[in-house]
Amino acid sequence: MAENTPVSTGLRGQSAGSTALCTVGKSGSGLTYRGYDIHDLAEHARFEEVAYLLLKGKLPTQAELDAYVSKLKGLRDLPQPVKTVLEQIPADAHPMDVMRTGASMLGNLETEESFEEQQDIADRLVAVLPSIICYWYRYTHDGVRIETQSDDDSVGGHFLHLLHGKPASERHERVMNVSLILYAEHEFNASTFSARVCASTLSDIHSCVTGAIGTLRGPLHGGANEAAMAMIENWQSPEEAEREILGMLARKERIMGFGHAIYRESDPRNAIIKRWSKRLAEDAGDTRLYPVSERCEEVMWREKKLFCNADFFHASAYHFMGIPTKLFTPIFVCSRVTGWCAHVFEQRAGNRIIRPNADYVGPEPQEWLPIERRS
Ligand SMILES: CC(=O)SCCNC(=O)CCNC(=O)[C@H](O)C(C)(C)COP(=O)(O)OP(=O)(O)OC[C@H]1O[C@@H](n2cnc3c(N)ncnc32)[C@H](O)[C@@H]1OP(=O)(O)O
Ligand SMILES: O=C([O-])CC(=O)C(=O)O
Repeated sequence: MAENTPVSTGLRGQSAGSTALCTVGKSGSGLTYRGYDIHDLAEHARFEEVAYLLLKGKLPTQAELDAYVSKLKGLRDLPQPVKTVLEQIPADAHPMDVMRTGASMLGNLETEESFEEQQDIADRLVAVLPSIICYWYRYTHDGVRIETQSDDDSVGGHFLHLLHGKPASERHERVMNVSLILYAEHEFNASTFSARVCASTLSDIHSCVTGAIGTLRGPLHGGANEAAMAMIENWQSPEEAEREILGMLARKERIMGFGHAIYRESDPRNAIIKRWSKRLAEDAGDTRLYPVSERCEEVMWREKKLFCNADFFHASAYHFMGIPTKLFTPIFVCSRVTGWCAHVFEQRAGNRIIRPNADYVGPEPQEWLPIERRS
């Protein structure tokens, strides 16, 4: 009987479809959204503009952007049944499970009845996901039922305001803006692919997003930013970081926040968030976390030619803004929901159900064995 251990190739190097939304790892910057370079977007755009670009297909005019920002601001409030559900979730739950439940509950209340509603539902999700996580966090950790309707213009400012109970500084709002832009879209990454698989069955958009949240949760994908933080916060000095990293490599452990399935030499998002992390470290008078992070980067490149991906310096940047580690990956959701929804639209527009083949490596055909003869 020929039976092999199934080996996963992770579909690496194979095209699984086409997209007009994003290029990853192509020559030039390596990352573009609808043809716009990530460096230009992070430098000049606001996240709401990028959301518009991804979801509506072009950069907005000033009038269109103003209308979009004001639409998003009007969609931040949570229906009472969502608040009731969030209040039942324990404080020690994983915040990504909270996001998943929040998105799913919303789908019960604001069900997508027809694909003509897809744009409005995507806008609602962009507006409401920060409210979902902050409402749960503040209720379960601080014992307060917060107002989820804020007057902040930006999604990032709204998130920080709800989390800290006061408006964010200009610098912090700017960093959140950059971070949300960097995380917004990344071609056929695992969570987006999962949203597209779900969309290909002609399912509703809340199901696509809920599935994508579950996929992003894992430490090999979005969960790496909080795993990186959990690692670096233990180290008191660059020397200790170097010793520990060398030990982990010797034990063949994975170092979270390093490496990438597509990029081979660098992740273009890293240099951008690293610069912001350095500025935040200076503002905070940090002499530990940033130097520790830099040393990890040096050692990983020297020893393994592995580079920081988007997640690694996000850890210190978020930490310097007073964001609890467990909320790092939910912020990724608040951003990537734009990319997920844009991919759902694209999948629906040219749909065929996604159903690949598998190479069978199991037993040859066998004779049926009655239960009393089995050992
Ligand atoms: C926003 C994002 O989602 S970015 C990704 C976030 N994820 C992480 O940071 C988790 C840590 N990184 C990883 O686990 C991987 O680099 C992934 C999952 C991102 C990519 O996985 P793959 O495409 O399978 O990696 P790849 O084929 O390049 O790996 C090659 C080798 O490098 C090793 N390697 C890759 N990343 C790491 C790492 N972070 N630490 C240690 N070794 C690593 C692999 O173990 C593999 O070694 P092997 O051939 O001896 O088994
Ligand atoms: O593209 C990937 O595989 C993972 C990634 O960096 C992302 O989703 O931002």
